Amino acid sequence: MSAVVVHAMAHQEELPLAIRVRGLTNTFGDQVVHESLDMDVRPGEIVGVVGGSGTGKSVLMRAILNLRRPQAGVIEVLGVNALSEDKDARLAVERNTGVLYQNGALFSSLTVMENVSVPLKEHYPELPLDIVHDLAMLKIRLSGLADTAAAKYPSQLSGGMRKRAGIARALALDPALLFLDEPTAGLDPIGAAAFDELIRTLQQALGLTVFLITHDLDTLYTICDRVAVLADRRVLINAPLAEVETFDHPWVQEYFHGPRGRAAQSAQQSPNAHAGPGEKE
Ligand SMILES: Nc1ncnc2c1ncn2[C@@H]1O[C@H](COP(=O)(O)OP(=O)(O)OP(=O)(O)O)[C@@H](O)[C@H]1O
Repeated sequence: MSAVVVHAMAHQEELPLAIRVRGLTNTFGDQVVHESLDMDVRPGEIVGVVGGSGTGKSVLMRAILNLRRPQAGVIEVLGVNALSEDKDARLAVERNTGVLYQNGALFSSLTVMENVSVPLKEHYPELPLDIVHDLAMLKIRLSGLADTAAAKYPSQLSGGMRKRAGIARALALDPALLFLDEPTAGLDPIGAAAFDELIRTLQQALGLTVFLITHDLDTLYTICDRVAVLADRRVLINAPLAEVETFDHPWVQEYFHGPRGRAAQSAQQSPNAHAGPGEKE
């Protein structure tokens, strides 16, 4: 291992965590979704969060984003207490986190340009409108949409374009962290591969930390630095994929070594994996 790599790794260890979760408990009535859950996300990595249906992936994301108050636990985002009642702390977390919900969750009565402008106007009401427009257009282009998409309404876009518009809006405030809830769900394989590529490109170009909930094995194999597995009310393992694949747990073995897991693995090993056209939707 070169001295540069050793230095870089040592440096990364010293950086404060992007997300730190300790002792998180989430319940709904009698149902315990998380119990004393711990999770770390390091800055600059893409973490894929997987787990069976109902294991609490979305609830975990909502708790980190302070959209749901847990019964117990500590959550820090970039060193700030994300559960704080303090207005400045909440604002700091809000400005540093961009979210892409399933289906983009755009306002249907607003154009793409207006949708992307919403967070800018809300957080920086003093910004002149021409600057808001230029910033929003920059994000629309960054998300891989053509300029002509800016004037369109969500109903006039394809599913993939809506997701790209959702990414543009998530990036509006230049957040350090990007949260994605099943970003490739509903996309055809070529569209999904192109979207994975977009996430990786944006992460590298903007130095983002990405928290990504997915069921898509191709996404895990293609772009995730780490995989966090939710099961038994906690994060079972949070490690590079090679390590997770060998983890001794029935769900993990079924997921990674079932037919779909094997297919995704061999696609990744093939030299032409995901060599589809870098198409724009
Ligand atoms: N607002 C709520 N009220 C009651 N129960 C809820 C609420 N939100 C989530 N739950 C329950 O918490 C559990 C975890 O839900 P969550 O949506 O986080 O699962 P998930 O891992 O994201 O599942 P999937 O992969 O199917 O999307 C589920 O049993 C769900 O029914």
